[in-house]
Amino acid sequence: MNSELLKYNDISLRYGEKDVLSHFNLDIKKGDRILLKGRSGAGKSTLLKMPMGFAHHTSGSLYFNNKLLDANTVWDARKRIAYVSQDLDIYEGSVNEFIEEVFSYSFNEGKLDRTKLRRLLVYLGFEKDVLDMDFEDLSGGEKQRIGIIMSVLIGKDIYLLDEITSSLDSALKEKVANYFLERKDWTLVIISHDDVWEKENVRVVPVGV
Ligand SMILES: Nc1ncnc2c1ncn2[C@@H]1O[C@H](COP(=O)(O)OP(=O)(O)OP(=O)(O)O)[C@@H](O)[C@H]1O
Repeated sequence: MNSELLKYNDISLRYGEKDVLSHFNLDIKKGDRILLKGRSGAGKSTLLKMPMGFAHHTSGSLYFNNKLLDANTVWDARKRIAYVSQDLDIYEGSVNEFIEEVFSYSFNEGKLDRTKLRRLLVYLGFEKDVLDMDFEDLSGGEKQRIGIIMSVLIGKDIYLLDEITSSLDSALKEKVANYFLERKDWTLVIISHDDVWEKENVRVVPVGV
């Protein structure tokens, strides 16, 4: 059985007088890698926010693990979905303190593998003293990479990746995309204008056409 992990069923969204999404359908199964493509403002980011309950559709229905997503089920979905966006929360303190805090939450308990953390920091081009730096002092691309590393360490059923390579140089874009795409059993929904994600086995799904 390969049932849907995430299902957008006839989703429409209207803000005021504006139709942002109209009858959007998408079935995502375990191991799928999907690249959402569409013009700016087509509603791609909004689609990724919906399973987390950060955005709401006007009509249609959304299912996670065959359960209708609503105010009651969204909490369970949040525990099982990695939503990685280009904007990381502001944090006052060192990178290490930030990481410690995120992994102290009960649902992330026991997931901080320091060996893997060090390996990922090196793979994504960090000097090891980045852990002692103030998170606020990191560049946009450095914050992006820390967010990516934390999402990988936490590990979830599905990754919703919203422009996670936008601030990286071309070598790092390639490394990040390869890292995710090489993990064949991971389920990925990607928004990106970077062509590093346009690889074999990545299904392009148009939004807003
Ligand atoms: N809370 C809101 N209130 C009103 N309009 C909104 C709200 N959130 C998003 N929108 C509008 O909905 C549309 C879709 O936004 P969204 O960020 O999903 O687009 P996108 O396809 O991801 O665009 P881009 O490629 O530029 O990031 C935009 O026109 C945006 O201005």
